[in-house]
Amino acid sequence: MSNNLSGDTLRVALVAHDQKKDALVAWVETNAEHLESAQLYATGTTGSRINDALPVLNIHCLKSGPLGGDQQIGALICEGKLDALFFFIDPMSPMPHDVDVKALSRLAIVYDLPFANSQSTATYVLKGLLNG
Ligand SMILES: O=C(CO)COP(=O)(O)O
Repeated sequence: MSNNLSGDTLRVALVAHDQKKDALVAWVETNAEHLESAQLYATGTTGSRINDALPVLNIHCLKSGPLGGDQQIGALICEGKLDALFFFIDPMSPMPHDVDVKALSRLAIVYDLPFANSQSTATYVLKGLLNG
């Protein structure tokens, strides 16, 4: 099931930096039954990795993060079109688009969007969403 208790379809964005993509794909596989009828968005490379592993999820892929995908997700947040952001950030590697990463993180905070950066937090956030 991917609806919350009030029956609304969950709208979720999935993003991972390269060193965290395996972890996000594994987390999505573990939670696929909860995500399969959610409305899913992802940045380009993250989305194609998830699509390869789980084509059934029907993810809407945006641009790759460094090419504007992070900003597209930020726009969805501003427009009230997301219920959560699962963004597995790599804390060990410098990013050429660090400003976009910061901007996306900032908007998630500004709009008080449930925002998970690692597997354990993602699991708690998803449980919270499902339980309304
Ligand atoms: O860079 C990203 C987030 O900052 C993710 O982008 P990709 O999913 O295209 O790799």
